[in-house]
Amino acid sequence: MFTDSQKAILLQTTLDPNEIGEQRFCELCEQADLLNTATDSELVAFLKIANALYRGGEPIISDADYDFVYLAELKKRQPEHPLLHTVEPEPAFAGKTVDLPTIMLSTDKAYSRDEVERWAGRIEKAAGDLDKNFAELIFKVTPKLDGYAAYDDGQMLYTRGDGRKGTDITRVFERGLQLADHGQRGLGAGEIVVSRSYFDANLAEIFDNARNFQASVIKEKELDEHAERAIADHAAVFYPFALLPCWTGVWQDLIDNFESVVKDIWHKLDYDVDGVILEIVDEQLKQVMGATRHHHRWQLAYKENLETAEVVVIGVTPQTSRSGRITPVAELEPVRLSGALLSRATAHHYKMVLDKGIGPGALIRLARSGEVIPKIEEVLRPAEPQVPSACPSCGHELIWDNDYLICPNNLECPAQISNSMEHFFRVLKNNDGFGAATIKKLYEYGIRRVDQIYALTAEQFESMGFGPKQSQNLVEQLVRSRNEAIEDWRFLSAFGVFRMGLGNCERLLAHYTLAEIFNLSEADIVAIEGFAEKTAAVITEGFAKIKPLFDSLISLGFNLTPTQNQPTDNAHPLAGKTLVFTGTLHSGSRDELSKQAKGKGAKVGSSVSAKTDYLVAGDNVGANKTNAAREKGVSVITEQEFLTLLSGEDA
Ligand SMILES: NC(=O)c1ccc[n+]([C@@H]2O[C@H](COP(=O)([O-])OP(=O)(O)OC[C@H]3O[C@@H](n4cnc5c(N)ncnc54)[C@H](O)[C@@H]3O)[C@@H](O)[C@H]2O)c1
Ligand SMILES: [Zn+2]
Repeated sequence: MFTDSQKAILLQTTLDPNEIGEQRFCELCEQADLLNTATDSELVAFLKIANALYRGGEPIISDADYDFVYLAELKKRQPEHPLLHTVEPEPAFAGKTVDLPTIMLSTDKAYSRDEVERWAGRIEKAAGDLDKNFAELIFKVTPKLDGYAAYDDGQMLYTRGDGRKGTDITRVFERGLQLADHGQRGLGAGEIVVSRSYFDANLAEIFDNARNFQASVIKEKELDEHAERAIADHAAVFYPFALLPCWTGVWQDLIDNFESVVKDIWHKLDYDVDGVILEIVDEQLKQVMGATRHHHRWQLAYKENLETAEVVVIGVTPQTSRSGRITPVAELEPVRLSGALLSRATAHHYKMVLDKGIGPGALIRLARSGEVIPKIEEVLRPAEPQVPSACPSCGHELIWDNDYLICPNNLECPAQISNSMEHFFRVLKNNDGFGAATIKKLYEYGIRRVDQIYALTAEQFESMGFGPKQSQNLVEQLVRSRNEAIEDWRFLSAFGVFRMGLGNCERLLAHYTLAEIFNLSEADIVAIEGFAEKTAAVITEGFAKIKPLFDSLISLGFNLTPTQNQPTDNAHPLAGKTLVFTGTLHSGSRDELSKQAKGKGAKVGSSVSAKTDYLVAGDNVGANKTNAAREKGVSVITEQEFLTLLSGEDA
């Protein structure tokens, strides 16, 4: 049963514990095995409540259970559920809700070296697109503090909130909270943390855990006496990420010494740390790689693997995806791993199946990684690889495209067509009933395009063998999917254009309306932050392909909510200006300052051109550089002048 303080946290939210019932909540919480009896809405309600309690400082289940049992179950049932693709919200803390100066995201997580290498592979690819030499790129590794995220813009301190709006908790500074490492204000994002040894010695008897204590520092209008003392003793501090101890170096050094680098950084501080953060420091590359709605693609949290198992492969089954890629799924002798019974695992691609020898009899190592179907970590004993030559769905001969096997028959392959139709309804999410089984039946009756589905009457559904009640319901769901308001970026993403997932759709539609996107040139797309040249070509091609279906569906009248353009204050002196930073800066890292400038509507470039408005010159900048900029008509300003502009005053 919930304690009084847990009830108080839930009162701060719009969540209704009765949606699931307190009794039922506790049952599911104590016996994860019961999870398979939970309905989808019970599961979602459970996760939302557990998350609110965790963020409110009263976690009710362990992080590992949250990630690997409960969240994993949602991933399995509804891979597109918003809970999985957005920042998990905090309950409202006391204080004013305000727009954050910059969006604060969660992190993508990796539990194996293999996943880290694949992340680096994506960076290498993005670097290649920009003609940058990957071997020279600098990586940075910092401890992943396990406290409360906050953002300090120099004037206010904000909680992370839902990633876009947070709470103004500047009061904690007014009550004496110091910055770690004698830092200055205004260094951007960081965490409120408490020294582990201090907690153990002075607070462990009063508070259940460090999170519980940290929450008390920001939660209440009135500070608890223990919190007051911890602040006065400098044991509770705000630690800006910019001041964290770090390892920096090139990829080869990082991966060659991975274990020792991770171990060293992980244990450098006397604060709770639940992993390390890996990121690249090249600003231009970061901009191009961009972010999903959940995390930055240029950043990765590496966490420790909890448990692994060794298991024998029975066979490898090919599966054709919506895009025609063939996914190798290894069927396994059933094995129990951290509470879950597993019988399948995926290999990344068929190149891996070939190279590593994955086939009947191979012995592999599995690890739970938060994925629904776990990935094969390592092949311990190879066997004859099992690789198909024909598409399991249409029988067409497969071709190799780099590491992937592809079915090129995208116009006729049943799996590709059905998966695309299913994808449409799943992404739209404002409808029920169009899962795999329904789509399969529709396909059998000659349905190939989503607009054909929208044209069906209840009688027609019935003639295909759906019951009268179900037929009526399907028609109602189609009507509902058109009437219920959805964001235009979600609608666009449902068409499944390669590289146009939810995040990229939202990014694009913050600049152009839906009606405009089909006339965009590659150059128009590249000009938007977060899109690379190569991607742009694929995207314009993809748009041309979906145009007929798109027009046909739009004419049915969906209830689309246009994407809000990024809120910018046009009167701000930096709005619409292009800046370039150079030299050593003192008030924050280049990244942080760029973010703040962008938050005011500025663009940040990596090199000076005639389009640049300001060159912000820190220390140690040669006269050649500033003179060359002036010759191009660029104003050269100091860091201090920049800060003045940032604060909204004209320099
Ligand atoms: N036990 C529960 O009931 C429960 C419920 C919800 C979430 N959780 C846990 O919360 C985690 C997910 O939370 P999240 O979305 O806050 O994401 P996250 O764990 O990925 O952390 C993202 C945050 O890391 C912080 N961070 C710390 N050190 C950093 C550094 N050196 N550089 C950059 N950022 C740094 C940033 O503030 C950022 O917001 C999961 O591990 C999950 O287990 C637990
Ligand atoms: Zn096929």
